[in-house]
Amino acid sequence: MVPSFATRARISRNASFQEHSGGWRGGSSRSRLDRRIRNPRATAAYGAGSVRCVCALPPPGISPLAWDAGVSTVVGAASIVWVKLWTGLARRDKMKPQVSRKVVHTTAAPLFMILWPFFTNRPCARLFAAAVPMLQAVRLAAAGLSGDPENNDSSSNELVKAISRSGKASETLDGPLKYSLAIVLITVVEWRTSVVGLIAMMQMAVGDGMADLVGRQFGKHKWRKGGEKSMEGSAAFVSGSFLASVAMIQWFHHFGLLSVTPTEAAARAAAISFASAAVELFPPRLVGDDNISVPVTALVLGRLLFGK
Ligand SMILES: Nc1ccn([C@@H]2O[C@H](COP(=O)(O)OP(=O)(O)OP(=O)(O)O)[C@@H](O)[C@H]2O)c(=O)n1
Ligand SMILES: C/C(=C\CO)CCC[C@H](C)CCC[C@H](C)CCCC(C)C
Repeated sequence: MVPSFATRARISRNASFQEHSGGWRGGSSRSRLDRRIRNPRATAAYGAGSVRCVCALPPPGISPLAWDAGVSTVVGAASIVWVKLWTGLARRDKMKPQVSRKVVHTTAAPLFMILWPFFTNRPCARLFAAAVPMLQAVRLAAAGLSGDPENNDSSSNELVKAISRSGKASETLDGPLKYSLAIVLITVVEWRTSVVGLIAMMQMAVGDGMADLVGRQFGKHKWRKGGEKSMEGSAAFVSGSFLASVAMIQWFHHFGLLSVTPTEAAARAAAISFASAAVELFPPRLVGDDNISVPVTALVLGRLLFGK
C-alpha cells in the first residue's frame, strides 16, 4: 500500500538519514521503517552519497510524469498570479514600484522552494520545477525587449513599470532576469537535497531583499560617509537570510529531504549570511550584480563549510 502524504512526512521525520553513507540512524525502528517504505517509488534513490527521500509520491493511478507536469503547471500559474498581485498594486499607485519590486524579490524564491517537496523523487523532476523560473525569465526578456512603457501599450508594461527601478524596459534584462536565471541554475544543480543551494537562494532573495526594504526605511547609520548602504540594511540582510535559511532547512528536513537539522546547520548558515551581507556592500562595478555575486559567495563558502 502506498502511504499517504502525511504518513510519508511522518516516516521521514522519524527517519534520520546519514547523508554521506546513505544509511539509516533509525536504530530499533529501522526494520519497521524499511518495511513501510519498501514501495520502490517511495525510495527512489538519487545516487551514491545522497539522501533517500520518502515524500511527494504521486497518488496511485497518476504517473510521476503527469504529476510533475501538473505540479509545475500549478506552481507556474501561482508565480504569475503572485507577480501580478504586486505589480498590480504598483500600477494602481497603492505601493511604490521599488517596494513591490523588492517584495517580489524577497518572497518569490522562498515561496518557490517551499513547493519543491511536492514534486516526485525522480531526478528529472527538477527540470519541471526549473521550468517555472524559466517561464518568468522568458516573460522578463519579452518585457525587456518590448520597449519602454511610454512608447508602447504592450501587456508587458505593468511588469516593466513595477519590476524595473527606473521604469526602463531594458532594466528587466538586468537584475530581475539574472535573479530568475540564478534560480533556474540553483534549482537544476542543487535540487532539494543540497543544504548549500537552499541557503544560497535565501541569501540572494531574502537577504538582499530585506536589506533594501529595511535599509531604505530605517537606514540611518551608513557604512560610508555619503554612501547609500546602511548598517540597519545589513543587519536586516543577516537576520532575514539566516532565519529564512533555518526555516527552510527545517521544512526540507521535515520531508526527509535533508539529513542536517536546523540546529546542526545554524552556525554555518550564520557565517554564510554574514559573508553574503559583506559582499552585498561592494559596488557592482567591483563584484558584479548582487543577484550573482551573493549566491556565488554563499555557494562557495557553503561548499567549504558543509563539504558538499
Ligand atoms: N546594506 C544595505 C543595502 C541596501 N540599503 C538600502 O537599499 C537601497 C537599494 O540598495 P541596492 O542594493 O543598491 O539596490 P538596487 O541596486 O536598487 O537593487 P538590486 O540590488 O536589486 O540591484 C539603498 O539605496 C539603501 O537605501 C541599505 O540601506 N543597506
Ligand atoms: C525584481 C526581482 C529581482 C530584482 O533584483 C525579482 C523578479 C522575480 C521574477 C519576476 C519572478 C520569479 C518567479 C519565481 C522564480 C517563481 C515564484 C513561484 C511562487 C509560487 C511565487
